[in-house]
Amino acid sequence: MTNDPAAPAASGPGGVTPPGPYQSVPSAERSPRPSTGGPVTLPDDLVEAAGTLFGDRLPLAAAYAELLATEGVVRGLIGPREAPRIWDRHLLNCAAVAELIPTGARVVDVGSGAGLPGLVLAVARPDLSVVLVEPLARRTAFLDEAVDRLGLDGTVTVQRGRAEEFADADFSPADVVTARAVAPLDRLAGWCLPLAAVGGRLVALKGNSAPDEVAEHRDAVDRLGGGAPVVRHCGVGLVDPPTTVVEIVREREIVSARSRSARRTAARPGSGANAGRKRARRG
Ligand SMILES: C[S@@+](CC[C@H](N)C(=O)[O-])C[C@H]1O[C@@H](n2cnc3c(N)ncnc32)[C@H](O)[C@@H]1O
Repeated sequence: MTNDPAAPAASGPGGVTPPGPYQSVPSAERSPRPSTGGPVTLPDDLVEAAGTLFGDRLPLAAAYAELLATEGVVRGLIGPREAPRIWDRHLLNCAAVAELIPTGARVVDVGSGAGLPGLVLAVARPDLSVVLVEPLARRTAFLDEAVDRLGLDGTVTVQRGRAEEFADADFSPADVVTARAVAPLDRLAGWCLPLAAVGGRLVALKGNSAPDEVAEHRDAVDRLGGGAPVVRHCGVGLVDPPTTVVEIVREREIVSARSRSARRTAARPGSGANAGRKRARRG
């Protein structure tokens, strides 16, 4: 397991314990052992950052942390070793990115997995409208339940499918597209920029690989209609380490051959992207 929060989390089996009450624990007492799905605690040294990032939504964040550490572990969405570090590696790491998102923005989170960062942003920022895009049925089932249990159905919707399936359909463009640990920057830009409005942005949580990825994929991003990728650090002085992201503005629309063909198909009566999308989501 890497220490880079933007790297994919390992998953594995575990037992279940009903969520316990929200509480903090001295950092010295934090268990280094993998969790088998028990109550999760907010370490003392993270209380201030969590309070700043979540404000009066901290109890809701704690409820989501419990859900990840219990159901998320049991259902293999979060590795058992992640449970003791859910607050720092996952919730705070993701919530720090909220500082880049304008008030009232429409956010599309691509490859949400167990809801990272999309659900965290929805918890921290009730002003946002958030769409979670995730192709795997097991994960969207968890996301649907999490949205329901956290009472976020007014601001969060779950869409099952691959990001590229939504690009050509009647999908409302996003102000910000987020993604963490989903794909290398060139592929990610190809999937995510078409989901953003022109002038909107991709915010990719990339961790330590950010500068190298920018250097490697700058030209590909340009060909995809993106501006120069910028590496930013979020939560400086609040989370340790700060969350490293690559931000790319969608500067222009690139209409691919695939898009042109999908638009022609969609224009024909009784066919089109919606029909295809419904088929793709089934099963
Ligand atoms: C390593 S997981 C990361 C999950 C979450 N973002 C996190 O940080 O914990 C990658 C996720 O991306 C999803 N994914 C892979 N390809 C995708 C695509 N083309 N469109 C949308 N999601 C995709 C996978 O199903 C998986 O849930």
